[in-house]
Amino acid sequence: HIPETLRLYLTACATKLTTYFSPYITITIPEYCAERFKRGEFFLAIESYLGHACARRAHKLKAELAKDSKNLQVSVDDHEEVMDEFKGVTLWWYASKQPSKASLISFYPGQEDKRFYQLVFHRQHRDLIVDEYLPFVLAEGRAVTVRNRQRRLFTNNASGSWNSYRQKSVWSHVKFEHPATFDTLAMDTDHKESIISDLMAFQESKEYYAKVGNAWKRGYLLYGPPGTGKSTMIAAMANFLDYDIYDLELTAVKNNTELRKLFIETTGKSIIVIEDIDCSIDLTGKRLKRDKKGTKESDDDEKPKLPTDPEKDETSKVTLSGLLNFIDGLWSACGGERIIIFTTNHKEKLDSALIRRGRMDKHIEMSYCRFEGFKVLANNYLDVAEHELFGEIRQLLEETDMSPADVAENMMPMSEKKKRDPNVCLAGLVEALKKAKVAKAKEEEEAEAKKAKEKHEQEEAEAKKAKEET
Ligand SMILES: Nc1ncnc2c1ncn2[C@@H]1O[C@H](COP(=O)(O)OP(=O)(O)OP(=O)(O)O)[C@@H](O)[C@H]1O
Repeated sequence: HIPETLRLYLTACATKLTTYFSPYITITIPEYCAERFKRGEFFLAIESYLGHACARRAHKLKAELAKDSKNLQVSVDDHEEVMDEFKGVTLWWYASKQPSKASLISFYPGQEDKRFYQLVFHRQHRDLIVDEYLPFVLAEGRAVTVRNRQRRLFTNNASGSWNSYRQKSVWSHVKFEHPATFDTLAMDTDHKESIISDLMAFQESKEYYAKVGNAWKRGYLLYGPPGTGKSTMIAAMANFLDYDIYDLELTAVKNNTELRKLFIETTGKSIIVIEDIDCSIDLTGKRLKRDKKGTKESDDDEKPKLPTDPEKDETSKVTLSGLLNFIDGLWSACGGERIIIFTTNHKEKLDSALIRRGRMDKHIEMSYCRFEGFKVLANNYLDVAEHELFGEIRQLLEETDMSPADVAENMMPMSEKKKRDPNVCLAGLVEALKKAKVAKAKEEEEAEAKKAKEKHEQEEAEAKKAKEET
């Protein structure tokens, strides 16, 4: 029965009065803020943080399988209070909601009630809470969300897909569930360790990159023969870092403009992969020129031609300079925490501008299977750590080049599906290695013979020429 204006006035007075006498401060964080159709990032971070750090102390919880989350998300239920402690200071969180007026149509999708969190603390801790605690909650909450999220494998396709805001997206995605880890990856232990520590250093270097004024990104070049585990390594890296993967198919990209758009749409904490880079783009570098100062690459193809709209130029393709800009252009700094990986079977074919340090910071060679790698595979596939054939296998692996994919294949013959007997599988591998050794010796012999024949022919031609001259 009280008119709205009077009610608001009385509420304001009551708040003033309580604030005057109460030593506590309240901060309210609404679910939907400036961007009305999007849940506030801070609200979501608090939800994750409280669910992770304080939920055990709450009496009423709720559990839901949130969008893009791989685990059940437990959070504090509405109208519930939880206590938290930070640097010896006690504070209280309230989860609450304000029922919407039934007569109003809600602007918030699926959210008729306006939910919010309230944080209450003593006013003497104001600076600590605002300057340290709230940023801490934001960072912790974000980290929990990242750990919980369902990771995704994105691919760029010509048709594109529709995102939730009904805009055409250049990436489409599926769940990323590759099981590879560094433990299951067959390679030299020291080499593996050095890659793991490089990744860890990158992940922890946010401040360092900011300090030196560089975008928080790192480039890896994975090179080696087919079947040596380049794709497996990428999956292991993504699992190790908890990152999404963007598998960029360059041949499906119309032009440099589209490439830029693709890059801008990638999010942080992701690995952008271009596989078989030597097959995807003209890497001769012929079209690559230096400008007068010699500091910046430019490309004739980049100069505006008539018609100048690159979007409409269906025939144009991604150029080397477009790719270089893609790696170190300004847009690579948006969001940060990205890893770019190129893979190739032929490192020697790549233009040096593309793989110089700073662009591809670490070159990782994936090589044929040697004994250390083999032991990992034997453990993975056969659960065997020691075997009498290991000595012979070690010797043969030193003398022959067999890819880990082939070694793995020999240890998992399809006919042996019912029972993978280590004795049979390892004996099969020995046979395969012996065959490969013979084939390699034969190949070398033939190459040697061919060389000798060519030399002989050359000598004969020279002798004939000398004879004619005299
Ligand atoms: N180093 C490795 N450790 C463990 N498994 C491996 C390794 N290398 C290859 N494999 C096995 O062989 C299969 C093929 O390997 P992968 O696709 O990673 O090789 P690649 O180097 O990317 O090959 P390509 O150059 O042909 O794309 C994988 O599914 C995996 O089972």
